[in-house]
Amino acid sequence: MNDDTKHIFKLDPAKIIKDQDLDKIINSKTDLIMVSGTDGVTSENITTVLEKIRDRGITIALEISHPDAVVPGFDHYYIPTVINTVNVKYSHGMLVEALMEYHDFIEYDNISLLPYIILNENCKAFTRAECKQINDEELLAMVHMLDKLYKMDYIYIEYSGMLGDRSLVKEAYDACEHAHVIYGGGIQNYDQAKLMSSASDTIVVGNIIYDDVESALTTII
Ligand SMILES: CC(C)=CCC/C(C)=C/CC/C(C)=C/CC/C(C)=C/CC/C(C)=C/CC/C(C)=C/CC/C(C)=C/COP(=O)(O)OP(=O)(O)O
Ligand SMILES: O=P(O)(O)OC[C@@H](O)CO
Ligand SMILES: [Mg+2]
Repeated sequence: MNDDTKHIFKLDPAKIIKDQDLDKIINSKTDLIMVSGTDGVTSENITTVLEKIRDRGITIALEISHPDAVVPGFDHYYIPTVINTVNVKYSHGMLVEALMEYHDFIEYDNISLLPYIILNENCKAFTRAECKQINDEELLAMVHMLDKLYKMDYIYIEYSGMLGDRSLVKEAYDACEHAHVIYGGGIQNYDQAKLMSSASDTIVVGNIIYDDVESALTTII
């Protein structure tokens, strides 16, 4: 992901998509396809998706949401680290466990840490990663910490399943000097894509792919 990555389609390996709809996603002008999900992600269903999207002229990445579901063959790998969790397991605990086992085999050039701040308390990821609700002041403090102290390459502001508060996302975006800000959640059409694109570096579009692929295609602006 770089400054030219304006749009990402997120494919959920646990969900079923018709081949003709998947072809529309692959042949769209999206900048990146990311394979990721919270529930039911397995090496088998990731491999099934990978076989359909690889060597099709589009950059593909895997977001590793389960340590047992890592499949070779992607251009890049993203490891989520959840910042507003109350359980260190989801910020770095699982990662440390995995590194004790895999450090010697990892090509670090192909892996990036993806810090998530999850703001929709009703989404699956919020519950699964044991997140706590944060107020605007805390959000901005977290953004300053990630951007200016940790000097993270990315910050993912996640509203999975609902459209976020654009002015708050913009405030977080404006606060960043270094980090590439990714926004995801609830984008279903051109207007919403335009709105959130002006408050972030990259927008991510997920669920609408499975509900209405034609609407999903309009989110590439
Ligand atoms: C070869 C190679 C790259 C080796 C790497 C080996 C290695 C170092 C592996 C590390 C693996 C690791 C430790 C992974 C775990 C990282 C981690 C903290 C995962 C969090 C697990 C978790 C609680 C996930 C849920 C929350 C989350 C951040 C999900 C990310 C994606 C997301 C938000 C998807 C949206 O969810 P969705 O399923 O679409 O939800 P809806 O149904 O509501 O739409
Ligand atoms: O599924 P939606 O709501 O589009 O969200 C996209 C992405 O941010 C989910 O991780
Ligand atoms: Mg989803």
